[in-house]
Amino acid sequence: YSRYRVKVATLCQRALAWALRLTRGRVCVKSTHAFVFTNCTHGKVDSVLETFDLYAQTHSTLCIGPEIREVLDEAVRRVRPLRVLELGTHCAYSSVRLLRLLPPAGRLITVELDPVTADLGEEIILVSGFKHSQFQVLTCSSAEAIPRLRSLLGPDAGTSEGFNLVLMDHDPQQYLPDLLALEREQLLCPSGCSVLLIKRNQGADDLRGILDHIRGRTECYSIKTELQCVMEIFYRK
Ligand SMILES: C[S@@+](CC[C@H](N)C(=O)[O-])C[C@H]1O[C@@H](n2cnc3c(N)ncnc32)[C@H](O)[C@@H]1O
Repeated sequence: YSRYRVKVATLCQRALAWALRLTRGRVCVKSTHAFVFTNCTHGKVDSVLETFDLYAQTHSTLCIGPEIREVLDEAVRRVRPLRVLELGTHCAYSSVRLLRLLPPAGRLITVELDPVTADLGEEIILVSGFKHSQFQVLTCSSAEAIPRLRSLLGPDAGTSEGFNLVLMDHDPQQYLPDLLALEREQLLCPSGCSVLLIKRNQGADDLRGILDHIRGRTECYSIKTELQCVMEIFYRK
């Protein structure tokens, strides 16, 4: 009988959470930020991530989901990147997730088109305990950001350097033009760069252009992981 009660209670909780998400269906950056800012323990990165999760139980969010998180964490642990580029900061959930796994000298540049969102995202990164020496938020479109990146990588980063990891979760229409621009500007580390492409529109054929491009360049590209919600490609020149 008590097992039944637990099952019924769990089902009720799930139904309530589902109904709440449905009624609060629109993603709201300000509300996500306010919830996380108010309820997390400042300076504690795990608390920030847990508070995002708590918010997602009852509200719609654009934060990467569990399957993508696993792929991202695994990629960061494997690559141990010193320079990471993220396109699409949003509320900085994935920025914080990335930053917490970077080696001490690692640095993240994250790009967000919307100025209000960029400010709120930056605040969440600071609240998580990261310093400006570890990250930079650029408030502009990815297309505007890419030509500026070389100068931001620092004086020690010649053309032999570049990003070791790129996370694209902004506008799928921009994935191919941005990848081409990163190649053109020699911003993908020639000794190896993992590019994670998030697929938000799983039914759509968003990644066809990228796939065609990398299939024509097998000497530098390979597909490392292909899941429904994320693809990791590897670049080496
Ligand atoms: C799906 S959200 C990113 C979610 C984030 N990865 C996370 O897990 O928290 C996409 C973000 O990309 C931004 N964006 C869309 N197009 C962009 C572009 N061309 N350049 C830069 N940012 C863009 C949007 O404003 C939005 O905040």
